Amino acid sequence: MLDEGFEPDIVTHNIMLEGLLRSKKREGIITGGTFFKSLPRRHTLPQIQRTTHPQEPIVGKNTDVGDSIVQKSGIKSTDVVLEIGPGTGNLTKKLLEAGKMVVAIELDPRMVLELQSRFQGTPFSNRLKVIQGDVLKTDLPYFDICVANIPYQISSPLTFKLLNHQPSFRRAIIMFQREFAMRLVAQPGDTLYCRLSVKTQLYARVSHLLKVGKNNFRPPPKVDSSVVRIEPRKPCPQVNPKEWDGFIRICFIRKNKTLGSIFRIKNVLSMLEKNYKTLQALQQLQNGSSGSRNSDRPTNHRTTVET
Ligand SMILES: C[S@@+](CC[C@H](N)C(=O)[O-])C[C@H]1O[C@@H](n2cnc3c(N)ncnc32)[C@H](O)[C@@H]1O
Repeated sequence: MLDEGFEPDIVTHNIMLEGLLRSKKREGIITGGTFFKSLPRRHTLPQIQRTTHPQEPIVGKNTDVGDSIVQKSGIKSTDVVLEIGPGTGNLTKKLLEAGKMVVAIELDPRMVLELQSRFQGTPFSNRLKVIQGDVLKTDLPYFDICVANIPYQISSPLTFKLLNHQPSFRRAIIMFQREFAMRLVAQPGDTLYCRLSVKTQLYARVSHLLKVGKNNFRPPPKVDSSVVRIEPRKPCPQVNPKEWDGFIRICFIRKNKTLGSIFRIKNVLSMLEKNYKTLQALQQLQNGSSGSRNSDRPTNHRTTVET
């Protein structure tokens, strides 16, 4: 299933917190006692002790995954990095080592607290800014590179939020569910080539970087993952997003049909004609109201295009 992801449920949270505990102990920041006292009620000691795989945070037992992500993101020492969903901060630490500044957007307030206390009093503290909130509802700050390991159900809205973001960034490195990733990078003729592929590839160059099997995670999710690189095209193509979206919808209206046969369907033709007339009328109105007679000038109007 495309949108099947895994939210950090109680077990996942426990595992993430335990990962944090171990790394904090290693760093000598806290003792186990203070850590357990500071846990929210949900994460009581017996629950943590019951966890079958206590070792690893959600990004996985394979720390090479984090290293590969950082390495492949090509972060420069002058870069501002946007991290989405930092969790307990294992990846955040690597990002702080590579870049100038990390802005981390995290939904879970308990994770935000853990993250802040993990880096408090370390040389990283003044180079980390943590924003608590839902990334989909947050105004994104300026950034050069985005790194995200997110719940898979927000893959699509997050991708389009990033693609719409201005000023444009250099690169995003994102972990997606494997099938979603393969649809993003699919080329014409591939079985998975779809509206998502066309829409994304209009605005960005997309490439598959890394396969991450489910066994890299504790607990293992039901699906495999992939890391994808998204590089916005510069300059951004000038299209009317609604017209473009309407056109692409028509192109993919019937599975296994050629474009030729789709554009011979009577309903499609009459819909296109109606849309064309609506857009022409709008353009004339707009040109009239701005006093311009140049009807060839591209317009930025918003209209409803039937599909
Ligand atoms: C899969 S975990 C990744 C944790 C960490 N980045 C790692 O690699 O170990 C996803 C994280 O995203 C956070 N998250 C979930 N939905 C979010 C949203 N809409 N906005 C921001 N963060 C979100 C979760 O609270 C969780 O910490």
